[in-house]
Amino acid sequence: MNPNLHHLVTIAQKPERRIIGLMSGTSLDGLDVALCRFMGSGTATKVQVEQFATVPYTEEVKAEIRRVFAKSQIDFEQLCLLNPWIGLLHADMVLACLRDWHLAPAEVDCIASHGQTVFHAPQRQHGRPDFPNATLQIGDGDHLAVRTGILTISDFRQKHAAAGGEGAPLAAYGDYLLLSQAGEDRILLNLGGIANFTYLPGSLDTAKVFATDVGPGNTLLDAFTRQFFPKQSFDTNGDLAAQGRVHEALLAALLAHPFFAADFPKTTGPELFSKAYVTAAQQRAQATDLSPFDLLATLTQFSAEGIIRAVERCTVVPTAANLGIYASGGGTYNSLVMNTLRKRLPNFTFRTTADLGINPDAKEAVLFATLANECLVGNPAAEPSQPGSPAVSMGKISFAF
Ligand SMILES: Nc1ncnc2c1ncn2[C@@H]1O[C@H](COP(=O)(O)OP(=O)(O)OP(=O)(O)O)[C@@H](O)[C@H]1O
Ligand SMILES: CC(=O)N[C@H]1[C@@H]2OC[C@@H](O2)[C@@H](O)[C@@H]1O[C@H](C)C(=O)O
Repeated sequence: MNPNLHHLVTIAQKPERRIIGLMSGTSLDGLDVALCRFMGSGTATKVQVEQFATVPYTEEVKAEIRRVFAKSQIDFEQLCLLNPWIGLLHADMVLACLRDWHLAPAEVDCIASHGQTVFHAPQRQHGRPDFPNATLQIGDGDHLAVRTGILTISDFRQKHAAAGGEGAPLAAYGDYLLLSQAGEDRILLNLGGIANFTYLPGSLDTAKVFATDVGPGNTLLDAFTRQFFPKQSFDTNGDLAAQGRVHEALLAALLAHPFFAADFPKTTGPELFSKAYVTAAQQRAQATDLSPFDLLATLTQFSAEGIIRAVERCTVVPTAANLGIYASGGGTYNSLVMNTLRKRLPNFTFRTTADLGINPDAKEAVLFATLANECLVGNPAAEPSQPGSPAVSMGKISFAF
């Protein structure tokens, strides 16, 4: 037998596994690195997050990725070069974390790498009937594996798309396995560049579990903050937006897109919710001369409104008193967004995933570590499919040698 296969079987048969989950999301703020210890699989999964760090991207790294990020027309050579370059960059970031944590690569069983999404094109968005749902994450897994010496599982989204999904959100899998609670209906709300949530019924009825994107989270706020206040990469705490007033006609124009009326589950990205989208809405609403503060106030309300409408529209979500919304992602630090949500959704108790034992900044990295654990030890045939979440193993295995 190829010794690599033997190594793979050995890892899969261990009573406990150390898996490093890696996530670099649409905000391009950095790489989230979560060192997790797993026992069991499926609904018997137990995870302990031993270490967590966000390794920030330098401005140079952000600029290199932005040359292709969410763009329909790009320099193809740049894309080709970025694929291994990001794999090596992430590998070096993992090795630096391991040094900080006083661990040797040999003490880690596996890396679970999401990669960098550079384009997301569900069919609803690309509109070409002969082409399937498509999504592209780069940062090659073989480069990660060879540079670190650690077996790497990567490129999780393709199997989801191949099995009929849109390649996202994958949060439903980890949320269901790790965070469901009998007797409590839960919404796991992720406020990243794009906002998405998972609904977990207290009945544990998997036919009702689903995850969906709901619209922009921070992506537009970040883009316009950078444009108007070049020294800032985001609107800290929502302080800039808090100085402005919401332009109601622009807000209505922003919310007019059919994405908001489409059925759940659905996905989107910065390809749609871009600066060009906002500019076109400003023209329709005759709001082209707004102050930066008023524009940020309106965009912040737009993000909150997309979430509020989705939660309210979601017919399977009861408005019972035992319904908790557990937030995660960088947007939880935006008090303006969070206060708006609390005010407009008074029937819901707001907490963060910290109350469930998972650092809100680490949640997505832990999700990909969980998917890798399932790829190694899980049995997809034993897991029930959920709406939009086919029961499949996800991820591609890269041997280190
Ligand atoms: N103190 C803060 N105040 C306001 N916003 C903040 C703060 N800290 C972080 N953020 C926001 O959170 C973003 C990063 O969030 P996060 O890392 O969850 O996104 P992501 O994982 O890249 O996105 P996605 O989940 O869509 O892939 C920043 O770009 C910023 O907009
Ligand atoms: C294509 C892609 O990278 N989608 C991300 C993005 O960021 C948030 C939202 O849009 C979500 O659908 C997804 O990530 C999370 C981790 C998911 O798949 O659940």
